[in-house]
Amino acid sequence: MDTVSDMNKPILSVEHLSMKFGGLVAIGDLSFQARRGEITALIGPNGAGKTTVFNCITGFYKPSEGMIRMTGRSGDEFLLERMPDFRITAHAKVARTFQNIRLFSGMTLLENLLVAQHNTLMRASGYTILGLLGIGGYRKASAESVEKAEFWLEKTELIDRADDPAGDLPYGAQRRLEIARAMCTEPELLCLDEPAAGLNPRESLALNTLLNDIKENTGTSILLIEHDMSVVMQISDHVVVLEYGRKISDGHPEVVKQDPRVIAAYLGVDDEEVVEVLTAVGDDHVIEELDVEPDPDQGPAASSSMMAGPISETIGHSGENEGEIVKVSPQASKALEYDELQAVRQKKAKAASAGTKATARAKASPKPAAKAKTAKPAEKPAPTGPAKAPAGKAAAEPKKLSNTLAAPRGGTPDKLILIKGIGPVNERKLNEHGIYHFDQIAAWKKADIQAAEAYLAFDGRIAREDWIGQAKALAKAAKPAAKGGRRK
Ligand SMILES: Nc1ncnc2c1ncn2[C@@H]1O[C@H](COP(=O)(O)OP(=O)(O)OP(=O)(O)O)[C@@H](O)[C@H]1O
Repeated sequence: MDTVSDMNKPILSVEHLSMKFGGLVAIGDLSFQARRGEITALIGPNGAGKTTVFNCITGFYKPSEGMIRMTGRSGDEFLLERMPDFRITAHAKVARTFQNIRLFSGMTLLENLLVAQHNTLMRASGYTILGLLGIGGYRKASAESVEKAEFWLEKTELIDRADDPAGDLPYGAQRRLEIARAMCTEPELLCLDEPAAGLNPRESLALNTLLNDIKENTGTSILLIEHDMSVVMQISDHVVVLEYGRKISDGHPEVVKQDPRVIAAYLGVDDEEVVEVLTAVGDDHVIEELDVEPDPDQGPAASSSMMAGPISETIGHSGENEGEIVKVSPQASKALEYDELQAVRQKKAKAASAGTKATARAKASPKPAAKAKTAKPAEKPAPTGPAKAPAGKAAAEPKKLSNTLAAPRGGTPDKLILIKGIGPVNERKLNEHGIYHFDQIAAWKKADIQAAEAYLAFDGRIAREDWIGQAKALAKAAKPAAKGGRRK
């Protein structure tokens, strides 16, 4: 086997991956690669399909279409979409952490890390009682497991709490313990789902150091889903950006950061802003297209949980639904809106340059009037009225939330992004509407939910994702932390 060229192969190749839930295309024809020994970040707005990609890689979901090829250090190739999840962990050596922490909270930190090495220990026992009693290689394997667990507890600065129940750890420490547990399986590919969620700036910095250390010193490659841009931009070698399940950018962080499609999609340009620009350039046709009412069959156009994006307008699927065409709304994708904007600009520039040429020709021509009549007008007159508002938006009278605050209590808002479904953009919007704390969301009644959904252009998502339940749990968890001095 040609090990050198194998080592140069990407550790992970995702090819034409699609994942469909009923009529919803969570991932559509996605291809990207993760290189060996690098940190690859998968970013995108809420509902873009990042976790679904992880679930396909780790065998939790079987993709509707496409291939996920993993190349091990030895040169062995694994087609992950064909493997059951336990084989992906044991043979392909892929480990993961979850968006919502999943530890054995009643077990000690050390026990959590030993459980992660269960497979190795069972193999060493020869699957016999005699083995478990210490005969054969079990005793040695057991000692090595403890050593490895202690090594990762040291690395994650948790060694002093090795014998405490995992459930007693503060949130940031539990996140580190999850990474330590994954590393105890000696993975070749470590998939981390939002490891910085809920961390304060100091903890985020420590996470950066830990992940860089793993990358430099273990040879483990990392695939990272993260909303915290300070983490993504500082440690990633390569960034892939998704919007509505489609890839809209792929490259070095510095390049991706400046990609206008990413800025439009990820940072969330408001529809009104796009319409404003289009109005300014005077293309009524595109404005009308952006103005279409949501298709009731597809759900709300602006919701991140709606049908996958319109980078290609339709997508076919194989299998039992072969030939089925899934429609998408032309209003969904901010990246597409940006593309349309560019097309309008180019059209205007072309028209302007054609107009200049026509004027020059007209000046030089002995029969100006006749020629000029056949020429297309170079410019449309600039619209004189106010910018046209998107259909349905102007008429909607915003409802009010009942429990807003003028400012966060104690000057420090809660990290609302800890609620699954709230990303940085929606957190900002909620703050702008006077919602800063978990207990405020926990106290919402039906009218508040309707008001919040109107602000955030969501449809039923708050109930579907159980924001109230999540907020109640987080508000409850925040109380002892405040006593312990973590929150001011
Ligand atoms: N098991 C499922 N059944 C139905 N729909 C699903 C399922 N899993 C995910 N989805 C939908 O697929 C889309 C992508 O979800 P996913 O969780 O992958 O997004 P994400 O980018 O990870 O979002 P976030 O940043 O909020 O975690 C969403 O519209 C989601 O509602």
